[in-house]
Amino acid sequence: MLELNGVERHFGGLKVLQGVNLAIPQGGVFGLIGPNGAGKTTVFNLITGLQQPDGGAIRFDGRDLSGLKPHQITRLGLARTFQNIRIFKGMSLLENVMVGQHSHLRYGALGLLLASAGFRAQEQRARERARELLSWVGLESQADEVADKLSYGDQRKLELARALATEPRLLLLDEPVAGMNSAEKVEIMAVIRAIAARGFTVFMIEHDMKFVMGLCEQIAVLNFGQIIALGNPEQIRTNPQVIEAYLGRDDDEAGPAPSQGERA
Ligand SMILES: Nc1ncnc2c1ncn2[C@@H]1O[C@H](COP(=O)(O)OP(=O)(O)OP(=O)(O)O)[C@@H](O)[C@H]1O
Repeated sequence: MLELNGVERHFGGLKVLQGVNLAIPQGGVFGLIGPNGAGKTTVFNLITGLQQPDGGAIRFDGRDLSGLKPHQITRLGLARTFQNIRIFKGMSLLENVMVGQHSHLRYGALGLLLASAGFRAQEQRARERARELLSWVGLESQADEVADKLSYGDQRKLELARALATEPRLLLLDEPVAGMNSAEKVEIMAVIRAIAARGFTVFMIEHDMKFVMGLCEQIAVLNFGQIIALGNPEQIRTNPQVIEAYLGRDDDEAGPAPSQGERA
């Protein structure tokens, strides 16, 4: 579904990605892990068009993404969430999700002015879909509340609902459980599993090994800008190169990973 071939990215003299090859198959949850600074977020930035590669190619369903702007890539069916929460805190949950639908709504300024029947019908469908997406992440009962009031874990769920609102086939999640407590992690794991079960393909970056190992069928490991391992959780857990890459760091109890400070 998504293919990276020989992808390069340099920042000045720093070769952040060097000949990265990756193939994300359709369906299921795929993980990308690696020590801090390995280049994981850069991979996501290149896929989503925030940055352009200095070499190599990225294809989504066979289509070359080079030169496309982020909103054009979103329209092709690829959405992402960010490491740092980016929701509109002054808006309701429903409005936050409806903003995500923007790229799919077809009304123009004139339609808006005339508030035509077609526009109203579309708006109504958008509203219903937004409520449905909020129910997927367990926030339906708070749909009309202001996002500001949400707990940290719920804000991340809202972000997920908003990313889904663009109707993606591939969903990129950048550290979905960063900063979450254990209970929140359990909840979000169930939510992501359910999303994958509905047919969405999920590609995520995550430091929390227990989470990655519990959720992903396939995991790729990035170290100093190169893929050093690819396999199922057990293969990754026991791979000597992976263990070596993480040596000298604080290991997570469930495997080789830098520890992330959990909130109480
Ligand atoms: N815009 C930029 N300009 C210069 N250097 C950059 C830029 N973006 C990233 N880098 C460098 O590229 C390297 C990889 O960064 P990246 O954020 O992709 O790593 P990461 O694996 O996502 O790290 P983390 O796990 O800490 O989020 C780092 O050394 C970083 O300092």
